[in-house]
Amino acid sequence: MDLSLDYTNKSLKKTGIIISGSKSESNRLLILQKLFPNLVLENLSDSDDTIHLKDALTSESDTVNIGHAGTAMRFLTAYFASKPDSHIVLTGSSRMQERPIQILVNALRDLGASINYANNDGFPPLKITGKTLEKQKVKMKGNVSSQYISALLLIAPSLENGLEIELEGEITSAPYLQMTVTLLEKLGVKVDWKGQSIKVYPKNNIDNCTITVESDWSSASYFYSLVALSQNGELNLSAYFKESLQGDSRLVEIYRAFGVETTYQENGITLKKIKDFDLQPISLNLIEQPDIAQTIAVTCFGLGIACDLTGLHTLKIKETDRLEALKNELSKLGAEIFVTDKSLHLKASPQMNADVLIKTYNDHRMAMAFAPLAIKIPIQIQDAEVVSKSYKHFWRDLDSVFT
Ligand SMILES: O=C(O)C1=C[C@@H](OP(=O)(O)O)[C@@H](O)[C@H](O)C1
Ligand SMILES: C=C(OP(=O)(O)O)C(=O)O
Repeated sequence: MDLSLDYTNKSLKKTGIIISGSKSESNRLLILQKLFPNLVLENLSDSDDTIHLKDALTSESDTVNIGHAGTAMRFLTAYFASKPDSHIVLTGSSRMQERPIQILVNALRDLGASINYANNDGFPPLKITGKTLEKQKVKMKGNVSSQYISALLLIAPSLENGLEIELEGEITSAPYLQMTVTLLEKLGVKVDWKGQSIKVYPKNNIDNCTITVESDWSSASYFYSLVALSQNGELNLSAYFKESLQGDSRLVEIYRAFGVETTYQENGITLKKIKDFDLQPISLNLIEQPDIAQTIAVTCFGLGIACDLTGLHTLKIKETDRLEALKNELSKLGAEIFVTDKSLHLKASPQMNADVLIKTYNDHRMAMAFAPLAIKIPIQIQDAEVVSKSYKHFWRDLDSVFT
């Protein structure tokens, strides 16, 4: 379904949106709930990715298809490989079959797992025969995707002797690792993380425990962009807290530079556009916040300011090659943009082309990142339904903030 958006004659109303729980926290906690069944979870994400993971964990079928859900693919690989009675083929969408998984598979094999590639070496589908993993030390690259490391950390307390992971190279997307470690610690699992080494101690059971998932900060980014592009917009988003496990909460600091002031309320945040804000070109290293790169690039384009975004080497192996996709679609709108395999450079564009059809490449974040431009120019979003991967009610919520 293609969607035509035009909010050029509308203004933002002072209203509130309740965004569903963080996809990253939810996916970790659902795996941990299998290890510790007395864990109670509240405000879980209603995203397709989380539903895929949940369904996979209760599936009785010998083939599990997790669609486009990368985190679910990685976490379930480790989960099934360490569960002695499982015999499963784990597969996903055609894009998932192009997203590398060798680093994780090799680490699991080193620990004693039985995993074979059904089609192409290094990529899903995977044939997994679950086993008791007896080894307790493993080395792996830390500079390709943090998801491989989180996948091992999540099963680590269930291994007889726990697990020590030695990471090689510069650790990428580190806040996601910190999130995994903090959630383990919240459940009483002992973790020692020193530099390139993370050691998790074994744990068989936990005290009764309820965890309420904070709402998703990556989803909030699209509303930050909208407020930044508005004249004098103000919006309330819930449920967000000052102490967040999500690295994308850095939005508060980043969007301050685009004239958006965030204030914390009891159960959420208020975003407010600062009047007559003096905009400057921006340089940001997003190695810790890869998922908001698209939002930020489009905000800068909409504001007519230049940006240099670095630390983006993981973008090429996500739902699509996000650097190429951004270059293609921003160029159609009239941007002067240059990308390398790990950075994006945008010149200040004084004008933008209206009525452009934005391709979304099966990537939810392409659709949502470009949508806020509709406050400036009429725009069309191809295959708008892709948003459900992380944000089921995005279009409804977007429409609800305009008068
Ligand atoms: O662990 C997680 O929940 C995630 C880690 C990040 O991936 P990489 O570590 O591959 O950058 C991020 O992009 C993804 O959306 C979610
Ligand atoms: C990269 C993402 O997800 P995943 O890797 O879990 O598919 C994302 O949500 O932006």
